Amino acid sequence: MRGAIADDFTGATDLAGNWRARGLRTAVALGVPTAEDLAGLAGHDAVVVALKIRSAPADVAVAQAREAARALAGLGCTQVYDKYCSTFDSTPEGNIGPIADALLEETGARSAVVVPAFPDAGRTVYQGHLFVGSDPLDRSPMKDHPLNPMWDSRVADLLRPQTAHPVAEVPVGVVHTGEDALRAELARLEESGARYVVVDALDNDDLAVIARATADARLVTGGSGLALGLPPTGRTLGPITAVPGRRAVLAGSASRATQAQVQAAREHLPHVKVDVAAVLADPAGQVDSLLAWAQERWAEAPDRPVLVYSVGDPDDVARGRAVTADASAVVEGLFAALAPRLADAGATQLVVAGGETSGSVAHGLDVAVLEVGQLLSPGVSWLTGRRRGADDVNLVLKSGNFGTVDLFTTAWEELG
Ligand SMILES: Nc1ncnc2c1ncn2[C@@H]1O[C@H](COP(=O)(O)OP(=O)(O)OP(=O)(O)O)[C@@H](O)[C@H]1O
Ligand SMILES: O=C(O)[C@@H](O)C(=O)CO
Repeated sequence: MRGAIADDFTGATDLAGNWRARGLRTAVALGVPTAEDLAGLAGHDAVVVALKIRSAPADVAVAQAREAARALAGLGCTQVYDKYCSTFDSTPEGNIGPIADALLEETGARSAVVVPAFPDAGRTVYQGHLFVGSDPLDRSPMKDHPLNPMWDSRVADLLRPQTAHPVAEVPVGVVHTGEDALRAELARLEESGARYVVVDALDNDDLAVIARATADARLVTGGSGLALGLPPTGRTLGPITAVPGRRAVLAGSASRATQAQVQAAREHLPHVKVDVAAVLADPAGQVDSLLAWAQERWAEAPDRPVLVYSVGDPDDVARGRAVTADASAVVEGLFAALAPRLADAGATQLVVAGGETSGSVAHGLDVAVLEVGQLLSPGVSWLTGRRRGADDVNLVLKSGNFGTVDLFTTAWEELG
C-alpha cells in the first residue's frame, strides 16, 4: 500500500485525487487512524493521513507526524510521501523542516527529495526557485499570506533555516537526462552528506522521471504533483455514490481564488456572510440563526445550494481581527459547529473552502475516513465522508487557492 502524511486536510485530498487519477483506490484518514479506522482502509491501494499541523507548534507537528508514520508502517507502507503545500507554506521556524527531519528518522531514509512542483496548478521549480504561474513565490500572492508570508523563492533557502541537515539542489538538465542519471546524482549527493535534495521540475514528464528515480526511496517529500509521476495502473475508477440531500457551500478561506469564487456564486446562490462580532458575542445563537436561514432557503428551492462565507473582500480578515485577535478560531469554531447542524437538517453535499476551515468542518462532522472520487480540477475532488455514528456525506474540501471560479455553482453537476 502507498502511504502519505499531509500537513493539512485539503493538501491530503489534493494528493489523494492525484493518486486516484493514476488509478489507485485511495482513502484519506482524518487524523492518525485508530484500529477501527484501519479496518475501513482495507481494499485500498493508497492511504493519506490528513493532519492539521501546518501551523501547529513544531513539537506538536513532529509528534503527530511520527505517530502517523508508525501507523503507515503498520499498514505495510514501505515509502512515506511527506505532503506539504505546493507553495511551501512554512515559516523560518518550520514546520516543513522539523517534520521531514522526524520522518527521515522514522523511515530510516538517509536523504529525501524535495519536490513542491505541481505544474497542473501552475507551480514549477526552475534553478531551485519555486514559481506560482509566472511569478517567483515571493512575488506571488503568497508574499501576503496571513500565517506564513513567503519571503524567498529559492526552496533550499526556505528550507535551510528549518533544518540542521544539508540541503542540495538538482537542476532540470539532470532530470532531462533521465531517471538513471537522476538516481546516480541523488546517490552522489547523499554520499556527499546532503539529506534534502531540491529537484527542479517544469512539467509532468519531469515528475515522472523523479517518481521513477525515487521509486525505492523510503521517504519522498513534496506537493501533490509528484504523485502524477507514477505510471498509471490502467484501472478506471467510477464516480463515488451521490448521497441525495440538501446542499451548502461553507467558505472560510481568505485566499484570492476563494474570494473570486464567492463573488461569482453570490450572483446565483442565496448567501450570508459570517458576522465575527455576532459570533463572538453569541456563538450558539449564530449557529441557530444560520441554520434557520439555510432551512428557509432550502424550503424555497430544495436543490439550490446555500452559501455561507466569511471573507467577501480583502479587508474582511483585518476587520475580523480588529474584533478579536482570535477571529480565526472564532470563525473556524462557527463552521465546525454549523456543519453537523446542517447535516442533521438534511445537508448531505457540502463544498468547503480553505484548508483550516476544511479541517474544522471535518472534525465538526466527526468524519473518520474520506473515500476519494472524481476530480473536478487540479487539486479538487468530490469525496465521500464516512462519519462516526452518522450517515455518509459528500464533500469537496478545497484549498483556498484551488478550483475554477464557478466551482460553487458547477461542482454539483459532477456528482451524478
Ligand atoms: N472574516 C474573518 N476574519 C478573521 N479570520 C477569518 C475570517 N474568515 C476566515 N478567517 C480565518 O482565516 C483562516 C483561513 O484559513 P483557511 O486555511 O481556511 O483558508 P486559506 O488560508 O485561504 O486556504 P489554504 O490554507 O487552503 O490555502 C481560517 O483560520 C479562518 O477561520
Ligand atoms: O499543495 C497545495 O497547494 C495544496 O494541496 C495545499 O497544500 C493546500 O493547503
